[in-house]
Amino acid sequence: MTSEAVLSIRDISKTFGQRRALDKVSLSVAKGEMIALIGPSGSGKSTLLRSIDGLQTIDGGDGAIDVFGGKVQHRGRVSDKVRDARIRIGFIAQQFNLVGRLTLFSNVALGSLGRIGFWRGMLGQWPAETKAAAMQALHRVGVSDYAGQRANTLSGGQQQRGAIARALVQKAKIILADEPVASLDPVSARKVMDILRALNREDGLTVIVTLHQVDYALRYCDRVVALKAGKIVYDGPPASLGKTQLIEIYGPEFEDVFWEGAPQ
Ligand SMILES: Nc1ncnc2c1ncn2[C@@H]1O[C@H](COP(=O)(O)OP(=O)(O)OP(=O)(O)O)[C@@H](O)[C@H]1O
Repeated sequence: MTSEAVLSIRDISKTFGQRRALDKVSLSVAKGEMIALIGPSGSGKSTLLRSIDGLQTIDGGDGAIDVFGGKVQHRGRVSDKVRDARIRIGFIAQQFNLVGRLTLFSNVALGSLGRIGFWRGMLGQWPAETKAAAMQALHRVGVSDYAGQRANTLSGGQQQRGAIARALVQKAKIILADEPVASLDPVSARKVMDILRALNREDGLTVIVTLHQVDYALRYCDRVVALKAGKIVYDGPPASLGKTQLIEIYGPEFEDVFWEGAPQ
């Protein structure tokens, strides 16, 4: 792991029954990178992201995942120090994962639970500092007008922005976003991608985002990592991802993974 690497994945595999979801994957991520994780359905993208957060155990063997130099998992076991790593990781899921009956504000304030203690948070006794951080985060992602509205009455795009605000309150240094725009219309999707890009460029957050829309990967990310059948088959800049590589990753129907037109 180099001094500025924030994430190191070494030789990890994951098997479900007979199926190899990840097959000897190694990846080093430097602070401040914005990486698109692409690949066909079932290629292992979610399994990789969930493994980085310690939500999914990897197979035994020598495989290891470190975040900020601390172990997340090794030899098929999640580290007992995983909370130290997890507090620096904001996980954004396709289905937003907000508590529907709580206000947007409370959902965002919940990002502080790891720091202020579970019960205090559950009772809604937010310290002034958390309240200020939650409002600031809601402003940052452009949904502060909806702070008092119940989460389940908000649009998908508003909820997803709330989920990002929650990661900001958590003071996450790495954002793992698992298909964050898959359930959104193109306008809301672009807004969410713009926010992730701004947090990367302006706040120096490291972002890894899985995407089905390859045009978004090309437009928003500096590095593209492609998985196919659990193996990394491309790792490089978007500019070098040409038609030949796309056919290798997705097959001859690669145009289907572009929302707004494939390269010729
Ligand atoms: N809990 C599980 N039990 C059994 N098989 C699983 C489980 N989770 C994932 N898999 C299998 O592992 C493989 C990789 O799945 P994964 O969800 O990581 O792919 P993906 O690239 O994220 O797919 P998609 O783009 O469709 O979300 C698939 O074959 C999937 O069926």
